Amino acid sequence: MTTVIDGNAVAADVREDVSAVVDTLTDAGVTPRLATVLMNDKQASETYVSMKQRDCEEVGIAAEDVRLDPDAPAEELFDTVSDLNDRDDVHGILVQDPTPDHVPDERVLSAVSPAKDVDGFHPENVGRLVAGNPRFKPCTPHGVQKLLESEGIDPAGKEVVVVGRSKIVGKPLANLLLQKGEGGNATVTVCHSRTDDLAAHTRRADVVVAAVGVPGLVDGDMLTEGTTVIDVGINRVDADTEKGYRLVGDVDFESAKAKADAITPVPGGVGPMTRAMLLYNTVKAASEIEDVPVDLP
Ligand SMILES: NC(=O)C1=CN([C@@H]2O[C@H](COP(=O)(O)OP(=O)(O)OC[C@H]3O[C@@H](n4cnc5c(N)ncnc54)[C@H](OP(=O)(O)O)[C@@H]3O)[C@@H](O)[C@H]2O)C=CC1
Ligand SMILES: Nc1nc(=O)c2c([nH]1)NC[C@@H]1CN(c3ccc(C(=O)N[C@@H](CCC(=O)O)C(=O)O)cc3)C=[N+]21
Repeated sequence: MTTVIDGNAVAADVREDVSAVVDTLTDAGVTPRLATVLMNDKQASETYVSMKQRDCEEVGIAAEDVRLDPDAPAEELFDTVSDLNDRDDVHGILVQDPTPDHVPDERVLSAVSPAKDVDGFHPENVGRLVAGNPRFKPCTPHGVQKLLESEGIDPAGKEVVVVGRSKIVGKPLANLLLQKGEGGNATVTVCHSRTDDLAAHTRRADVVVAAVGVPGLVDGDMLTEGTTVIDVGINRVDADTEKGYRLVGDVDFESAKAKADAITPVPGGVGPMTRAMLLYNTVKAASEIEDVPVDLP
């Protein structure tokens, strides 16, 4: 029988741990606070940011929802982030990706103070991750690691094939899985659009992680019996449905499930974990900035 990994349930467990940490911080007189900055008018981004705000409320993190006009000059974003960097009551800052084309991505990534960079995208934090001493583990990769752990799947010694090499998912995940220590020690292959014969790689894998943005790219034919399949993809298809869209991953769920030992669904897989690990990073930031020791599993 194939296990369908319940990301909502694992995320709820993480939120419970985070809630306990919030209590410790509150007892010490610290209210952890996250600021999200949204500078685009995409409906998906608006949905995610609203969900992040609601998650914060649920665990007792104060949340601030900053919205900027997508047509505003880039300096408005940088001034906003700079003000948030300077504020003592703000511990975590997230600039929702994507930002408009006239805002240079590299500057966005460097703008957030490394101590408040709960995405883990600042070059200093990326450097620390690669060097093996992460400050913040980026939320989606950390969520994938927790999902594997929740299933009792130890990546150590296993062939893990990550499809996708983005800054936000593929690269940081490959680095996390490669680290010495718990949740790491995997033999990692990173595939991308220039990879020859993707299926030859995925068929060899014990664990396949798809983070591509192409609906159904990885199907059952590309997998060997017994593989663990983690589907990071979130794609909106079927614009003509009542809701206006249907969510699908980068994995063709039914054919992959027929081969897999364990598989994550979309929705209800990695997505909720990304949001849960953001809460985790926010209390970690508050604990470190305010110098209040906490227990973070
Ligand atoms: N669940 C969650 O919490 C999150 C989900 N996502 C979702 O994950 C997916 C990936 O996002 P993100 O990493 O930001 O995407 P990017 O578009 O930044 O990166 C996509 C990667 O996939 C590679 N790729 C594209 N086409 C192919 C192909 N045919 N074969 C092999 N590789 C290919 C690209 O290669 P190349 O580098 O050569 O261009 C690139 O490395 C999206 O669906 C996104 O919505 C993203 C973040 C969080
Ligand atoms: N600075 C920054 N950090 C991010 O972490 C970041 C970002 N920008 N830009 C966009 C991507 C995407 N992302 C998701 C988060 C949660 C769900 C999620 O909760 N998904 C639910 C369903 C969502 C729905 O119903 O639409 C699920 O899969 O079950 C999905 C995707 C974070 N991202």
